[in-house]
Amino acid sequence: MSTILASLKKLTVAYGAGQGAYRALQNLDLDIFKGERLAIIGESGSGKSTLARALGGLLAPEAHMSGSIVWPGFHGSPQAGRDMGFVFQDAGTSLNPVIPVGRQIAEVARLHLKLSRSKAHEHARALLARVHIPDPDTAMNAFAHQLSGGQRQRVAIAAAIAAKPSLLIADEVTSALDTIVQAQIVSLLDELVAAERMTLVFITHDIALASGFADRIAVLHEARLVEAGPAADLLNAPGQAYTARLLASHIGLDTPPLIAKHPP
Ligand SMILES: Nc1ncnc2c1ncn2[C@@H]1O[C@H](COP(=O)(O)OP(=O)(O)OP(=O)(O)O)[C@@H](O)[C@H]1O
Repeated sequence: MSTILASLKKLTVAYGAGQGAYRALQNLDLDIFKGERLAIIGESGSGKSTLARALGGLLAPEAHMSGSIVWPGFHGSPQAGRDMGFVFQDAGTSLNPVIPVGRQIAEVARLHLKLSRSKAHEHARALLARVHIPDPDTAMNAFAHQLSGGQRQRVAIAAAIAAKPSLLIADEVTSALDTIVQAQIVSLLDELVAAERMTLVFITHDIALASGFADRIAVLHEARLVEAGPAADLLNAPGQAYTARLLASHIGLDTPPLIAKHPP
């Protein structure tokens, strides 16, 4: 039986208070299973990033959350950065422009894994190699602006997994990249979650991208969960008219996935 990592019950998040409050998530019930690749798909404004931030305890101060998130897969609540890694759409916003990228990755390892300076440096270098950055020694001293968009996203992924988190949350990580680089980044995430036995929550508005490698898909629409289920079932026989419309508008049944499904 699958182990539940996180269980969301009647999760509601509203921005602002009183009459003007805007509900970005409403009564969301969802379980996240240990080791799965869960894609959260939905149109812009459906509440995907709000869900990611709620999971990480990173909601804006003006957000009011009700309902619950319990973490049977952790002893106590997981700590963002240590137990949960985050990668966002724009690596430029998560990477510091004036600190070499190697040092930024090493700092995460020093903070959370309590490594010495030299061990953290070694760990960062190994991570750059792990995310297939060419010439990791040179890349250690590079600044974010000296890297391509795809390489920056690889560095952001290296930083996100530096503390060996068991959950990785990837929020629209490929939206700013061209199609070929998108496929490479998705393929890298796929490889890493398998090798490191992480759970992946992959947030995207692109159902074609999700269809290639997600084990399960959850569909959000206007702050509500429309349906969630195994990717193959949901793609082949959507249970809700909205999912069917979303599928019809994004991919034909003969559209090949960007990457091959990982073997079981
Ligand atoms: N800090 C905030 N204050 C007020 N409203 C917010 C805030 N953050 C998000 N919202 C609103 O909540 C709704 C959901 O936003 P959210 O970013 O979660 O959606 P999304 O599905 O991730 O969209 P996108 O794909 O465009 O990022 C949107 O209408 C957005 O404008």
